[in-house]
Amino acid sequence: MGTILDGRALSKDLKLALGDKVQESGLEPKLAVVFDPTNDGSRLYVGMKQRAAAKVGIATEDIAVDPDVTTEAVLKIVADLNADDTVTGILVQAPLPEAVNDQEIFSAIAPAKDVDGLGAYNQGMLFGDQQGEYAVAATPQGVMTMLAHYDINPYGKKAVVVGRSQLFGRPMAALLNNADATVTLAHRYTPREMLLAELKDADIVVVGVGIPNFITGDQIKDGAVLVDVGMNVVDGKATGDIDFDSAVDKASFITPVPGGVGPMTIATLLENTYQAALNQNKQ
Ligand SMILES: Nc1nc2c(c(=O)[nH]1)N[C@@H](CN(C=O)c1ccc(C(=O)N[C@@H](CCC(=O)O)C(=O)O)cc1)CN2
Repeated sequence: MGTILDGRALSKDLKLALGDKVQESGLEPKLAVVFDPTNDGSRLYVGMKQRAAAKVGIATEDIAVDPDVTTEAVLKIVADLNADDTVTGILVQAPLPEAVNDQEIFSAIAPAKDVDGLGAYNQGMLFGDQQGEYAVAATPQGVMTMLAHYDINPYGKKAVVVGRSQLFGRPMAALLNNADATVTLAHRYTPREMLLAELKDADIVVVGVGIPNFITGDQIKDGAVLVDVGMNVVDGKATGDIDFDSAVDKASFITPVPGGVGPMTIATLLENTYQAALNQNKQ
């Protein structure tokens, strides 16, 4: 049976250490959270982020947008937050209402306050494998932290990332590439047979497509590392994109859902928020 990559336990340790760092720094980080309160998922995740932030000494401010809000109106909110010196981090919870262009909003956040690393500047730094301080999207960065914690080094490995969203797949592929894996980025237009052929040889598989049981144990190589970024609800229960029961005996390492990548996303966001406050204090 594969080793379970326990994101819940690791994130607890990271948050404890972060709470100490925030306290010792004397900083007062404040995270502004722009979100659509009519979206059930956003309400749930924003609530989880706020509670976790409070525990480590990071203040939060909610900005709930109306369902009929326009891109222009959200750009104005972001411009005001950029100019507010008491706000050290800005998070725009995706998705915003349909009429809003999320990517335009992410890129309007001042790079120093873009704690989710989703704006064009920070993504450009990541894709260029630049040195220096910049935030990386919380989910893929959390995956890398988890791999490092369990001594899983992507160097020289074949990695397959399934899903190419801005929040997960694109930055995940860039991080694995920067860590010297050979990376395939599969997506909804990848023919099924091509995906199955890629999976058969993959040492590391990271999947986030939002389809329960999209990947099953018979499709993966013996000893593969399996990371499940999927977050689906089936019969009222959180479920990933990997059929855990059929995959756990073939994998060398595997993340559960819940308790794997999700908690790491939140811990990483808080670390990025602290780091942003620290960087702004140095300027
Ligand atoms: N601006 C952003 N928007 C969104 C992001 C993001 O990183 N930045 N990610 C997702 C959702 N997400 C955080 O926002 C998130 C999803 C799930 C979890 C989590 O801890 N899940 C638990 C299970 C929860 C449950 O029981 O329902 C787990 O996996 O253990 C954290 C964060 C969308 N938007």
